[in-house]
Amino acid sequence: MPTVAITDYSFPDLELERAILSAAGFELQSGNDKQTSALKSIVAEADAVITQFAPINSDVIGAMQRAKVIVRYGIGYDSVDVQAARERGIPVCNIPDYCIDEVADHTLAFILGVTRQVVPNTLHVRDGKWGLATPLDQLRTLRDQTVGIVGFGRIGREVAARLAPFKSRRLVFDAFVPTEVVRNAGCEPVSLDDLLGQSDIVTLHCPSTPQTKKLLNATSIARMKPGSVVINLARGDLVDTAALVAALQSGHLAGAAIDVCDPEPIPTDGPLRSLPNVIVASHIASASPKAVRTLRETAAHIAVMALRGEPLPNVVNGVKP
Ligand SMILES: NC(=O)c1ccc[n+]([C@@H]2O[C@H](COP(=O)([O-])OP(=O)(O)OC[C@H]3O[C@@H](n4cnc5c(N)ncnc54)[C@H](O)[C@@H]3O)[C@@H](O)[C@H]2O)c1
Ligand SMILES: O=C(O)[C@H](O)COP(=O)(O)O
Repeated sequence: MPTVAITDYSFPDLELERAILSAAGFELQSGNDKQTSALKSIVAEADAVITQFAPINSDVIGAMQRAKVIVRYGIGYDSVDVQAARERGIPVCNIPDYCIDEVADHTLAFILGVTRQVVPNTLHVRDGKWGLATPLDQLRTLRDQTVGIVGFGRIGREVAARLAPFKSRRLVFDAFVPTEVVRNAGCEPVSLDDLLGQSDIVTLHCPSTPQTKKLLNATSIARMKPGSVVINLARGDLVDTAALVAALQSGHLAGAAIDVCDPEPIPTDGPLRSLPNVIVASHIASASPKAVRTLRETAAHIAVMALRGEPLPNVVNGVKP
C-alpha cells in the first residue's frame, strides 16, 4: 500500500491525516525527529512526505527513493531545500492561505501591545502595584506612528488594511510587488533604507531567503529611528538576534514583539525571554482551530492528489508532477 510519511508535527495526534489517507487507500507512517539520520530513514520508502519544522536538506531529499511530493505544513518553505527537490524532480507544495487572518490579527495585537505598553502595565498590577508602570513618553497612539511593512504579500497586505482605521502612516518595502499595488492599498512604496530611517514601528512579513536572512543586523538596526520598535512574526533568521538584543539593551530600540526567533526555542536563559521591553510568543501566531484544521486537511489532500497523479496546487519549486 502506498505510504505517506509525516516527518514531524506539533499536533497532539495525526488522526485527521490518518482518516483522510486511509479513506483514499494510503497508509500513514510518522516520526517526530529533526535529526538527518532519522529523517532519512522515515522518508526513504515513502511515496509522499509531509513535513513541519524538520530540516529537509539535500541529504534527506537524496534518501527519498519514491516520493512524489514534499508538502510543507505551513506557508514558509525555508526548511526544505527546494532546489535539491527540483533536481530530483520532486514538487514541493506549501499551504499559502491557512492562517492569514490569524497572523495579521496577531501582528496588530503585538503592535498595539507595544504602542500602549500593555504587558508591563499588566505585570505591574499583578505585582500589587498601581499607576503607570512605564515612562509616559513610551505610551503612544497609532495615529502618530509611522509603520513600515517589509513584505507586501498576503499577510503584509492584511496588516496594512487593519492599520488603516488607526490612521497610521504606512510605508511599504517589497522587492517584487509593483508600486501601484502598494499605492492602491493607501500605502507609500519606499526603499528599505527609507523605511528603516522613517518608521516608528518596523514589521516583517517577507519569507526567509538568502536575500532576507539577517535583514535586520547591527548596521541596518543602527539606521532605524532611535526609539523605534521591531515586530517579527515572519521568520527568526530575518533578524540578527545578538544585534537586536544589543539595541534593546542600549535603548536604541524602544521595544520588540516577536513570535519567531533565531534559534527556536529561545534558550531558557536568553535575554529575549526576560527583557522588559519585549513581547514574545513561541511561534504560535498561526494558531486557531480553523487554521490548524485547514492546514492539516489540505496537507493530507495534497498528498492524496500526488499519489493519484493529479495536478498539484501551490507548487513552489516549479516541478510539474
Ligand atoms: N509566525 C507564524 O506562525 C507564521 C505563519 C505564517 C507565515 N509566516 C511567515 O510569514 C511569511 C510571509 O507570509 P505571507 O503569507 O505574507 O507570504 P507571501 O508569499 O504572500 O508574501 C511574502 C512577500 O514578501 C515579499 N518578499 C520576498 N522577498 C523579499 C525581499 N527580499 N524583500 C522584501 N520583500 C520580499 C514577496 O514579494 C511577497 O510579497 C512567510 O514566508 C512565513 O515565513 C509566519
Ligand atoms: O504551526 C505553525 O507554527 C506553522 O506551521 C507556521 O509555519 P509557517 O510560518 O511556515 O506557516
